[in-house]
Amino acid sequence: MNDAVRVENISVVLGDATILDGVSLRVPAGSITAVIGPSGCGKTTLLRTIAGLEPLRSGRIEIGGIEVASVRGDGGRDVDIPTERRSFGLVPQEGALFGNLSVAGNVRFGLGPWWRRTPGRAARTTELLEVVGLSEFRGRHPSALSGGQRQRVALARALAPRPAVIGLDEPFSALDAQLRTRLRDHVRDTILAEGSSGLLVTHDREEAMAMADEIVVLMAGQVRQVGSPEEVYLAPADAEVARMFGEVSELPGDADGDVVRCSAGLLRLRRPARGPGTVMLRPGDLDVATSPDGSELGRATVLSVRPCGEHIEVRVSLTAADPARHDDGVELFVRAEPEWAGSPGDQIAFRQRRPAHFCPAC
Ligand SMILES: Nc1ncnc2c1ncn2[C@@H]1O[C@H](COP(=O)(O)OP(=O)(O)OP(=O)(O)O)[C@@H](O)[C@H]1O
Repeated sequence: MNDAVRVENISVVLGDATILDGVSLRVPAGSITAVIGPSGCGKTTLLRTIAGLEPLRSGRIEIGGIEVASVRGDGGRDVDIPTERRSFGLVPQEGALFGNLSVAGNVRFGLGPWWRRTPGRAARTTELLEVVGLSEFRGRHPSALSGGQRQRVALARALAPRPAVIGLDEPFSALDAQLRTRLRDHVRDTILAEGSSGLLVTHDREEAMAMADEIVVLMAGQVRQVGSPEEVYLAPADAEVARMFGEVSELPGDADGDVVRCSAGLLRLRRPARGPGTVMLRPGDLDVATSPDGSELGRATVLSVRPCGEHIEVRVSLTAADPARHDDGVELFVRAEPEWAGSPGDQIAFRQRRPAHFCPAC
């Protein structure tokens, strides 16, 4: 598959600080890649650099198969194609619409100087307003739109000149949770249906996992992990990445091939390992054993119960089978079926539901 964006080993220095340090990533054509990381890790700088708004210190960037920036450092000629000639549409935080232009005027503006002079521009504007479901608002000004509608205008404006890729900078951060969930699907479908690709930057793990085909974890200006949403969730590169993607119980363990011994018992591993390390248990790795079948790992006391729709997340404290093992009081998350009716104080048996992840170096 061709890449809509290819970023190779870029470094960016702003003032005295190195903000991006040897970052590489790709957005395969016809897909969405999400860059996730904590505040200040360099997400916005990355988007601005790809857009041509910040200079490279080193590395190279391709958009739609064309080299748009490179600093070689070997005496070769550097490349720096101006922003308006990069096939990159940016949807900034909170839309950043022109308040003095109507909805249609904002979208038309996105067509750029060349398109603005062509007869096709009216048809393209009408088509895009239909795509984002805002035809009836074409004459309104941004101040008379809801937050979600403003984001859809910003998306239409960015899509107008048919860019190879759309960059989305925390596009839903100002919206309420319900609207955010609905817009995610709409934005993903629209970008892909228009034949474009997406590079989403966000600090919201649910947003990244729901929208992206591939996730890049950025921390302190460096890439920590690249993988599918499932990989970064179930096989995080380290404890920090694990915590970023949700609840995790970290237990010291000793791996021996396909199994690891830890205070939760003898667990099967996703990948073989050997020696000491940390077992990273997600709530869905263990479940409540409602009828004994011999596969129970151990017993625990229920501390709290959290219904999550399709399942229940149960926080438990291990009950030591052998007091000499000092397992008493170790806390874990286990999963139960929605019809399970336990409550705090109950004694439960638990078993392994899927193989566990182990970090030798964590
Ligand atoms: N022009 C600048 N000069 C110097 N430092 C800057 C400049 N712009 C940004 N920075 C610094 O670069 C770092 C990364 O900023 P950036 O906005 O890219 O992070 P971010 O991950 O998008 O953060 P957030 O999620 O809070 O928006 C921050 O420490 C910021 O203070």
